[in-house]
Amino acid sequence: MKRVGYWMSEKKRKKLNFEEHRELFRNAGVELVQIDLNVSMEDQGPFDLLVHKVAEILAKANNGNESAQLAIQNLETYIERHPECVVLDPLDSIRTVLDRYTQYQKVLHSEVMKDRRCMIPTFVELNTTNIDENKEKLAKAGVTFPLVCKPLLAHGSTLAHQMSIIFNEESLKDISPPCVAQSFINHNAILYKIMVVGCKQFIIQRPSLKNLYPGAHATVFFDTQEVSKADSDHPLNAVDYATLEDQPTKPDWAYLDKLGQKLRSAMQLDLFGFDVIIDSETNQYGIIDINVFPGFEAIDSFFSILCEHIVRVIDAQEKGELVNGRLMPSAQDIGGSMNILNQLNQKANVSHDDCLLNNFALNAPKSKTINNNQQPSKMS
Ligand SMILES: Nc1ncnc2c1ncn2[C@@H]1O[C@H](COP(=O)(O)OP(=O)(O)OP(=O)(O)O)[C@@H](O)[C@H]1O
Ligand SMILES: O=P(O)(O)O[C@H]1[C@H](OP(=O)(O)O)[C@@H](OP(=O)(O)O)[C@@H](O)[C@@H](O)[C@@H]1OP(=O)(O)O
Ligand SMILES: [Mg+2]
Ligand SMILES: [Mg+2]
Repeated sequence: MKRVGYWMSEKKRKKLNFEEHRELFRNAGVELVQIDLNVSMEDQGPFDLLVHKVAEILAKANNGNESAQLAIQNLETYIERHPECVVLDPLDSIRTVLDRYTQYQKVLHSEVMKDRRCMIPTFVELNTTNIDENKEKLAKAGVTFPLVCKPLLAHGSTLAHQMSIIFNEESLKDISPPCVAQSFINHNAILYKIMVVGCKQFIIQRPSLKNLYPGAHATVFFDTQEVSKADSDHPLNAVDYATLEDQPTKPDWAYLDKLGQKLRSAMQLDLFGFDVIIDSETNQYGIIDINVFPGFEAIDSFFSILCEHIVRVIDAQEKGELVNGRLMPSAQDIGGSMNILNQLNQKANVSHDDCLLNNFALNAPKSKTINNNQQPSKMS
């Protein structure tokens, strides 16, 4: 029996029904052990692998919270002393993603960006409320109006998801540092969430902010948890798809699949999600957000996939086959392992069945048909 330690907040555990899946893991030869970060990890081990979402504790530790610092120290000491124990995911990778600026910088300087089809909307870090200073920084970086003002902290607090859209220079008084200011890219109100579980990926289509233009409009403040959930019906999303001049661009699923795997190795993450919007003018794929251990419960068979991944990783570790601590995709993983889950707001009368056929299924080798539990269906 392999021992896998896990830690995530109670809220997250409950949402995922983590405990209910012990049996599934046991049947695969894995004992799941819930970790108490306030008790010596050494006393709770040994562990073959650790799986966690400690973003919230890391954020608190960075903020000077002592008990959070001790918890992280406990975890890090164990990891340092046990290089044979695989960690999903490494704390340094999580730290990079925790800060939106370092997150974007890392992607920007990675292999992912060698490809002109994708981009990160222009951004700059702002640390002051001084309007002139901010004006200068925005101009120098080339950030355009409207812009999205995003808290620097990306995870682990409700504050991380409070944003604003600023439409003009006069409204720069609304900048709330520390933040990143990022050019708003029109994308016809559709967002793709790509969820990555090791070598497998799932694409979820979600509602998003409608097209916006610079002008005399007052700043709009919003909570991101209210705009891009499956059932979001925020005024900022209000788009009449039937009359939209510019119909949403159909994504190239195979390209998104490749992007996910490239990002996985660039960010050194196995359990993450990222948000992509398609620029309605240039058709470029804009990466706007990376999330560690996101809402995987959206994937029906998440636990079977996680379990399979964990078993493969432990096996590869024992055989010395991990590359930079990561499992390399096998032939079955490449391309064919996606689920396309249509979760777009019902208002969107857009069918993606045809592009599934054109872009994905026809190109996929026969043995790798789309492994859909939920067949993509027409949205009504
Ligand atoms: N540069 C951009 N251009 C256009 N729309 C954007 C841009 N950045 C963000 N958005 C919109 O704002 C929403 C929230 O942004 P973002 O994903 O960065 O926030 P978040 O709080 O990290 O979200 P999540 O809940 O996915 O972690 C997106 O879902 C999208 O609708
Ligand atoms: O709760 P949800 O299912 O919405 O999951 C969200 C998750 O919250 P959780 O960790 O409490 O589950 C968030 O984590 P924190 O930033 O708050 O750490 C963040 O990762 C969001 O991007 C996820 O939204 P998604 O990207 O999946 O839509
Ligand atoms: Mg997001
Ligand atoms: Mg996010």
